Amino acid sequence: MSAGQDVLRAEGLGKRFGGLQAVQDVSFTQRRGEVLAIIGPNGAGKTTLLNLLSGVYRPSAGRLHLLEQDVTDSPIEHRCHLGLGRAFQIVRPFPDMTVHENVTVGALFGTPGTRLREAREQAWALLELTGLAPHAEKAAHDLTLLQDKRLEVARALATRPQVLLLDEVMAGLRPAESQEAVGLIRSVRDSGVSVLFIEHIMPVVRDLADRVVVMDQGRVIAQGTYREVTADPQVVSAYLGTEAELHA
Ligand SMILES: Nc1ncnc2c1ncn2[C@@H]1O[C@H](COP(=O)(O)OP(=O)(O)OP(=O)(O)O)[C@@H](O)[C@H]1O
Repeated sequence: MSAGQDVLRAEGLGKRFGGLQAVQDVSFTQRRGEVLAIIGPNGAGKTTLLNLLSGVYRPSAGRLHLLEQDVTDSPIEHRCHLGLGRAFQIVRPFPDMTVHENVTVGALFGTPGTRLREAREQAWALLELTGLAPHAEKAAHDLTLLQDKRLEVARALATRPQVLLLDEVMAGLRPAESQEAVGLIRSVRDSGVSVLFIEHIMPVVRDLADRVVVMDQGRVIAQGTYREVTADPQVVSAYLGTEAELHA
């Protein structure tokens, strides 16, 4: 695929839980190399959308293309092998294994046929990229919250994704730590991975996102640059009365 093509393309995605339409008619594209933020007030449907993208849920309507392939009905593993990675808000490493071992496991299972030596070398490179190299031999349960998040990103990258989905990785971090996490995501982008992230912290969205998709009540209400969407009256009104500060 040449540079500039879409890595993700959602067309009219919908997800219904019984009588509740959690996601409705969501369409957007993500270009290769782009950092795309999904924002919106609580209950807007962001996590459900991420679950549709990663394959945790099948959509009730619409189509999804990943790297120009229709993956609407594909299971998680198939999307992972095509090039989709995901890091979770709740960090789940193997607690008694070392940091290096945790990433090695990701590399071994993320790409079938990877040899142990190759996986160990790849893990070292990812620990360098994510700033975890000095902690490689620590047990995962001894890491700080920020280091845990670095580890989760390293493990997701070990599956060699072309697109990485991040679900509120900044949650629980102090402001100075969020700035470090912003640096981490920039490093991931600079390594050639397209990043799609859900985030509540607006300064982080402003600093990171090339483009922002705003959801409210399951629908996309605006798309554009951070500046464009935060000036949109519909977006301002969706955030009125919420705890999130729209203008950082
Ligand atoms: N598995 C489920 N079963 C039933 N309803 C669900 C399920 N998951 C989400 N919902 C509902 O769908 C709507 C959208 O939820 P979702 O978690 O996607 O929103 P969100 O934008 O991620 O919210 P937040 O910012 O609070 O995490 C909510 O009304 C939620 O209660």
